[in-house]
Amino acid sequence: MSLIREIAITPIAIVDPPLLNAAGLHAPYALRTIVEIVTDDGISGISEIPGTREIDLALAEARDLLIGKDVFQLSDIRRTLVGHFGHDTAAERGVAPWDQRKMVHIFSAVEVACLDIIGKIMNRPVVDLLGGRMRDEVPFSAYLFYKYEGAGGEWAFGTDPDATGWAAARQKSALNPAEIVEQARAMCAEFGFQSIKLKGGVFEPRQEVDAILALREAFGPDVPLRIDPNALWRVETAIEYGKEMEGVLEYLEDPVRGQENMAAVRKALKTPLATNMCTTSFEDIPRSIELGSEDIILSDHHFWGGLRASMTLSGLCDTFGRGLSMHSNSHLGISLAAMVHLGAALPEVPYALDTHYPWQSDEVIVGGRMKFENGAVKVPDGPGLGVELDRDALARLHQNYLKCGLTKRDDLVEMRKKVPDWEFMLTRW
Ligand SMILES: O=C([O-])C(=O)C[C@H](O)[C@@H](O)C(=O)[O-]
Ligand SMILES: [Mg+2]
Repeated sequence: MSLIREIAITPIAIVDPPLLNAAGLHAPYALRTIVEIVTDDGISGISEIPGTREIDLALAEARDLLIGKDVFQLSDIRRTLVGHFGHDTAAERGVAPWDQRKMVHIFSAVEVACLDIIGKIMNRPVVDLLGGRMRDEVPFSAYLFYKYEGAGGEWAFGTDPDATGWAAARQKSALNPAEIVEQARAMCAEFGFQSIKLKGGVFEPRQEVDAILALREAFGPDVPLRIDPNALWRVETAIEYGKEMEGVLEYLEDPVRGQENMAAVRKALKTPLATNMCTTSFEDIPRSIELGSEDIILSDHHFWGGLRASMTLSGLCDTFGRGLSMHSNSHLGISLAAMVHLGAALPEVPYALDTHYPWQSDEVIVGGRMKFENGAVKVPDGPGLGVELDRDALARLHQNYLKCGLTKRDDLVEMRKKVPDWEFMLTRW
């Protein structure tokens, strides 16, 4: 037995550039919450989740229920949390590209930190607790964004004149196909990515499809391409442009909103469809199978309730003929390490996983930023997650949180600072 003695919940704010998406614009800081669990025998485990004040408060409430629990009893821990907070409902996910449910985040935070501890006790990496290592390194995809010129944080919309290399390239604007190709070249040169995703839903589809065609021209047919308009297209729009990109895309991600609309597009196209918006929880699976709404589910351990739940999802995908890959959000190395352990344990990784990591410059782990080689990240050495908290960095990033005044992600509010009459739309084109 190894009993939970303390749970520290630290909200942090990390520098994030002005990236554009269907919901609006990234704020100069993205919020994350770092959770550290310490056991009665003094072993510490860590995790990272998207930060919102509401979830931080719920985590603090959960803390009282979890002190004294054995870190190995994850099912009991989950039952206790569900007993207190209830199951999330599909509606609580919200309509934004990201997920706003409470329980999945809380359990993910607790589970990953407990697995980190269990790994340390057993002297085994987390991947070995998920079924074992199927690969030593996990491939990631370049994740391109339309963006305004500028860096994030204190530079907000300004540029750091001393930046060099990718840090300088990352500051450039990307508002048309030529600038997107330039961004892709710089990102792939730095990280060695061999697949490319473009975050769409920003400009009218013609411009975004032209960006995909320009990427194909620049990188050739051997570099798989994806576009994700975050459900802003109508069914007819998705079919028209989907047909134009047939043979060019590896998959088309969430062109339209909802399982019914996705199923209608899927019937009309040969290109596989992927989602992190219409099939986003276990309760969505029956309808997904009934309708045939997508080919690939983009899992995310923060949104599906942890690493073991993501392994369960992988089994379901296998049973029902779905591919599985991974979604991301602005994040640091603790989340990346967890994603890599999960990616290494999955039976198959047919598609390079998403990561926002190249857009971030901060880090909260000892040793600084994690390394990519040929677009892949090696499973960290050492027991548990294999990464340790840098307490000075944590304190600094917590100060950022206190100073920046943000308490949740709101891309619409940020966008209105640039475009005052900006409106969120469920469907735009
Ligand atoms: O694949 C996705 O939908 C995402 O990566 C969602 C993110 O919230 C993305 O839109 C972002 O970072 O702006
Ligand atoms: Mg997506």
